[in-house]
Amino acid sequence: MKLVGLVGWRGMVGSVLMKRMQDEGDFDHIEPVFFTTSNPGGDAPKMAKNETKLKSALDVAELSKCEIIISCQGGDYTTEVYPQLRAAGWNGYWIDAASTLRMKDDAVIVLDPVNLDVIKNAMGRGVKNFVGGNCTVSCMLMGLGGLFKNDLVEWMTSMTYQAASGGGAQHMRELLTQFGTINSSVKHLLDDPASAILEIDRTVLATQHGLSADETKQFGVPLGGNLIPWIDKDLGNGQSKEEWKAGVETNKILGRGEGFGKGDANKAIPVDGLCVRIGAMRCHSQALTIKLKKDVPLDEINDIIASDNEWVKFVPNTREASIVDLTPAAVTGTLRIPVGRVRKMSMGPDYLSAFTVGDQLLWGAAEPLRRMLRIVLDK
Ligand SMILES: NC(=O)C1=CN([C@@H]2O[C@H](COP(=O)(O)OP(=O)(O)OC[C@H]3O[C@@H](n4cnc5c(N)ncnc54)[C@H](OP(=O)(O)O)[C@@H]3O)[C@@H](O)[C@H]2O)C=CC1
Ligand SMILES: N[C@@H](CC(=O)OP(=O)(O)O)C(=O)O
Repeated sequence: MKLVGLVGWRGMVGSVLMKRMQDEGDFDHIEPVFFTTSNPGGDAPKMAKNETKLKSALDVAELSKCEIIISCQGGDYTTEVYPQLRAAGWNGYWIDAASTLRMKDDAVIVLDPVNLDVIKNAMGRGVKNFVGGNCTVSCMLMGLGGLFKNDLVEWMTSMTYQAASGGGAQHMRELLTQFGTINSSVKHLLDDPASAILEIDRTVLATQHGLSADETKQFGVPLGGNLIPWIDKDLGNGQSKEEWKAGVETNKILGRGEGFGKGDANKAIPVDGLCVRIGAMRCHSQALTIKLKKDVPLDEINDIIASDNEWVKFVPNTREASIVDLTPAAVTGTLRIPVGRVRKMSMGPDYLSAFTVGDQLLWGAAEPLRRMLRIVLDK
């Protein structure tokens, strides 16, 4: 059995990955070695077989013994350790959740239900670095992949509604703490049916403005009862880094754009939009405007979306179905990717709207890595 090093297994993304690997019986096919940055020599989790103690994730010699390493430890770890491993001559498979290596020429962004051909082709060329995509991009392509595969998309805008979990575990805690503080500030008024709603509203606003530095340490401003229209770094050209990823990662996953192929069929598809943080826990949602290359009847479009993969769920464009099935609360903890609100827009018959939701810790982070491990094991 192949020796597989697991780094970052106890973090938020890593824990979701471990659970999925247990659910799918992946540990039956590997000899796992668990690494840590904080507790070398400690006990490995119960999935361990022969190596029952944790090894140092900074020990290049120990890491080099693994044929495959999966890291959910984060970008700083990848930046520090990955080059040392390659410099030491390690030629194993590096499967990573961090964005560090995503856009490198010798790395492929993995989302196999969408780009198995790109992955297989790269493996054939000896590529050994496989990186999970940005959560928003992966969830979008799991839902809309059919339109891209059928080469129907001329351009697309994506307006996102991203959950607190995208920032990490502390951000989720902060959101809930803020909700708690806000609720406490008006509890006495809520308990009194005769209280004035505008007084409640004034108190909520004053509480939001008065949140302590501790209560806004992660987001910098209140997220509870609010939204934040900027995610990730400022690229200095008016675009956030999260918005930039939408275009470059979508095209790299699809194997399109400069450097990926030749001719019109491989031209990059413009994908751009606005990324917004909202007070959801771990599901990212996005509203999409799609300029189609031609006028395709709506029922055909619905079929293309619905039949693309086994996780996409087409939601009829009705009020009832949308408010029940097309929400973070409906999707959290599942691999379902519902796509709904699909209709032709008033701009013309080749303008399509859609709305999709995905669990950003599953399809957005852990699941593509888990599936990539199986692809390597099955090769
Ligand atoms: N959060 C997200 O939505 C996404 C994250 N990613 C990538 O995955 C990386 C990891 O993200 P995430 O899982 O959120 O990070 P976490 O902070 O949850 O975990 C990262 C590491 O922190 C250490 N750690 C310290 N304290 C704790 C604690 N109390 N509980 C658990 N672990 C702790 C662990 O390392 P050790 O065991 O060595 O001490 C752990 O592996 C990100 O940096 C990013 O590159 C990718 C897609 C989405
Ligand atoms: N930036 C994403 C989460 C994330 O980790 O993205 P990336 O893997 O591209 O750095 C968010 O905040 O929702």
